[in-house]
Amino acid sequence: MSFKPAAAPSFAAAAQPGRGVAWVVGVLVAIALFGNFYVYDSIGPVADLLQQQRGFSDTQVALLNAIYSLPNVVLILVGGVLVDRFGAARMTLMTAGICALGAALTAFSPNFAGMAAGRLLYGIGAETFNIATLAAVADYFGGRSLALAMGAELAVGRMGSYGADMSPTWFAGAYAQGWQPPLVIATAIAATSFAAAFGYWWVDRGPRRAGLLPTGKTAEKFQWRDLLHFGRAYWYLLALCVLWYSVILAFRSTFSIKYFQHAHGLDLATAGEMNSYVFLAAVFATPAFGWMCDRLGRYAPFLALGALLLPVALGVLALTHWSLWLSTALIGVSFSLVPAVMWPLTSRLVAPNRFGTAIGLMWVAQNAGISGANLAAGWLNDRFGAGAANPAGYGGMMAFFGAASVAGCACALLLWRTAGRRQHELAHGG
Ligand SMILES: N[C@@H](Cc1c[nH]cn1)C(=O)NCC(=O)O
Repeated sequence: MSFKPAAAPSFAAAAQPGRGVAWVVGVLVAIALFGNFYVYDSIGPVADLLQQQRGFSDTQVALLNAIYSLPNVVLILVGGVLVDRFGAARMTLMTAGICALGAALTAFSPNFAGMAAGRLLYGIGAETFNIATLAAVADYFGGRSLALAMGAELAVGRMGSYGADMSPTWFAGAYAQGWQPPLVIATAIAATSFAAAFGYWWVDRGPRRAGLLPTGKTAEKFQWRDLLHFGRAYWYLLALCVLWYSVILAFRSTFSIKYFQHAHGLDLATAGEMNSYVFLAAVFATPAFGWMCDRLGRYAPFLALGALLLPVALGVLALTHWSLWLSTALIGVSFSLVPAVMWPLTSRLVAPNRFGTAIGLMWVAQNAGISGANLAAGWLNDRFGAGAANPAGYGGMMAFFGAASVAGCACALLLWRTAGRRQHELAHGG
């Protein structure tokens, strides 16, 4: 089994936009992604404040992130098809606008229902936005250091996540005033993301009109039976995507800061900083790992290593009193390695005009997983009375995350065994 689809129309081989334009687009998309990831991760740092000042339960906090994922269980497949049909630039612009509105609604709503509606709206825009940005990179960098380019884009996105975690330190004054000012800051950052998306749409009109990019005409009509034509390797990749992201995002983006505060005795700023190092590591390591994969032409073994490090890190965190630095470093490597390999690998597994659809399908399942994992973790914490007075109550959540991450690792090993041997990976020419 080859990693390259048999009949993939290759845009890499055809004329491409110039390097200069590609770089301008790369920078604008990166800025847009920075803002988007900042808003995505803006709930974790205010979780404790929302509980103290507004009396939210863990289940309600979890719902603010779960509701981001819920609509995407259906919508993102449509979003992927829309990206293939209308092009990455138009969809990036449209969805960045929806995200900015969602962020504003979250920040300015007087009650839980309004905040949840804001996160819902943000989620509706954000996941299709993320697909569109990956497609943008594939459009402009396909065939030339794609893994490095995707890694670099994700790295800037991770800077947004890092910024959100560091915000209690950077914007201590805002946090001192309560839960709302930090979310207003997130809204301003979402507006910047929209401005960058507008710039990308503007620049993209030239190359698109010149026929240098895939157009809606090349996007084939979506057929359910096409999904059956994705090979077995794709399905293992999808299962790993669901399990690994469910754990890493439900833990890192929702509960880890609270967990560090309550189970490891850190204050809010230190807990946010500790969490942020995972994202900071990813800023540098994701493009470096992408570059390494481009050079070595090997993917599956690195994916398996990245997937293995997650359960190891969770075990260290939950079962030992070893320094938090160790688990943070292990999760940091996992968080850098898995995405650095997963998305370029997906783009090699499917035809360019099916890329949006393939990612859409992965993210349908991923969002169902993330949503379920957030709700399950929140429920387990409430059920076992997890909190500052009962740190042992977090045991159920940690066991749940541990089991899911072990299952993810098994999928990565199956992928390696099925389609990731050197001879398979060399089949596409590295
Ligand atoms: N579907 C997204 C989820 C996400 C993560 N951070 C913000 N949104 C995704 O998988 N993005 C790619 C990634 O590696 O984060």
